[in-house]
This record gives sequence, C-alpha cells and structure tokens, in this order.
Amino acid sequence: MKIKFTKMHGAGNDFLVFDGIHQAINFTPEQWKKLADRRFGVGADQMLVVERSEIDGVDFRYRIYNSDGGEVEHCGNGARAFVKFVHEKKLIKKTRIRVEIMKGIIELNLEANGLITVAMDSPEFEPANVPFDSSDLKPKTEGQAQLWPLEINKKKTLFGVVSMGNPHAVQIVADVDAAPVEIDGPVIENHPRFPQRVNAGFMQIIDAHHIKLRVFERGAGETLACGTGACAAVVSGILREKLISPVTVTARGGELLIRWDGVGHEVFLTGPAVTVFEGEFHI
Ligand SMILES: N[C@@H](CCC[C@H](N)C(=O)O)C(=O)O
Repeated sequence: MKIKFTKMHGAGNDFLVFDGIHQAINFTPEQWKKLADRRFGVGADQMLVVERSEIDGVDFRYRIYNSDGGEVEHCGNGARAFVKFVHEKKLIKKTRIRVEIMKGIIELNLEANGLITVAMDSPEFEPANVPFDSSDLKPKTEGQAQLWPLEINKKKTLFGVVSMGNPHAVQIVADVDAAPVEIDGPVIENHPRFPQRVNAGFMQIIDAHHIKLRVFERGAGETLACGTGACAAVVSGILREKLISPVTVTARGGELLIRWDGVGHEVFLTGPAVTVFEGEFHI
C-alpha cells in the first residue's frame, strides 16, 4: 500500500503530515518510530494525522505522535503546520479554523501575512494537573510564580512547572548555548516526579520582551523549536516578573512570538509554517 505524506517544519521543528481523510493511517508505535528515524525512515520530530471531526462546529481533528512513537496531547508548531497543510491540500477555505486535538479544541488563524496564530488555551499550574508530584516539596515564591526545587545531576535547580495541555518544566539559564541540554534534558524528562514525563525548557532572558530558548522534548529529544515549550517558558517568565508580553522567543530554528495577559487568559503563539516536500512510501 502507498501512503502519501508532506514534510513540513515550523521554525525548524519538523513534521510528517498525513491526510487521514483520503487514506487510512493506522500505524503502530513501532511503525511511527521507524518513520521518524532520520536514517532508517523519513525523519521527523513529530507526525500529524489530519482527520474529520465529528463535533459540530469543529472543522478537523488531528493526532500527534512523537518520534518515539507515543501519541501526545498538543504541539504548538505542529498546529501551524496543520493550518498550512489543510489550505495547501484545499481541504478548507476558511482562515479561522477550529480543531480537535487530544488536549481539547483549539482555534487557529491564518494571518494575511502568511504567519499562523494559535490560541493555545490557558496554562495550568496546579501540580496534579500537569501532572507533577509535588508532595513533600516546598516551593519558592518569585513574583507570582511558584518554583519547584529538583536535584538534576547533583545540582539543585528551580523549575517553573506548567501544562500547556502537555507538561513542561522550565528553568532559567545564564547562557542557553552553554546549557547542558543533552546531559540534563533526559534526566529532567524522566524525573520520577513527572509521571507522564516532561518537556524540559532552558530559557535565557535577553530582556523583558525577548528570550532565547532550547527545549529537550519528551519523546523527541532536543528540537530546533518547541511551540508549547515557548509558551510555557514565556508564561513562567511573566509570572516570575522577568518578562512582559509580547515576548519574542529565539529558538535555534527560528523565531516565535508569544502573547499572554496573565492568569486566566489564553496564550497566543504566532509563527511560520513551511512545506519542504511531498513524498510517498510503501508499507
Ligand atoms: N514540538 C511540539 C511539542 C510536541 C509534543 C511534546 N514533545 C510532548 O511530548 O509533549 C511543540 O511545538 O509544541
């Protein structure tokens, strides 16, 4: 059987996007993992499957898989790739699209300048809802933020713990290029206090409206950008009273713009989406 896909990226976070409306896409975790492999497969950080939604007023649903084969709740850069994909494939004409993902329903907007804005919903800080096991831990307060001390490779580190629909642990570093992302990232990702593992963000504050960010993603390793990670970092920095909305996030693969008006408000993520090539494989 031949399967068609589109290779895309959002600020260097790369995807295989599948039209699951006109072809049946039902891969096992092992098959997803193989497809994502950069030597034995096509190569991608995440894979997206676009389907029709059965909910009234919702245009599509899409499923998201990490390169380790696991299905996940949300992907900010993937949401923008999804909008570009459904427009290029002429699956919809509207520029404001409501879509169902594992995390819930989100709204996406294709702007006149070609950038895409994702309304990411409100961040969640309640440890149990991240999920994060905070039992016996005493948080430190900084501004309006609660920071959680965890020992990572024998270093006590303070983390902002945030759910953007998926779990994030964000720390501030002095120099993101010198940060031990490959060494500490996997330890944070698999820390026993995060029962569903976690995405680990390393944020360098340039000024109140600009950060540099690297993210070691759960189930994918370090990526060139992480949309939900950018939102989690900015939200955490605003609560720590170190950042003021809007904030430009410089990732290794490009720039994202994040807006957030504070607790109880939605986070907005704006950035590009790029189609790289179309392909097909036999399975
Ligand atoms: N790259 C994504 C996040 C993808 C999911 C993440 N690795 C997780 O497991 O939660 C983004 O742009 O948000």
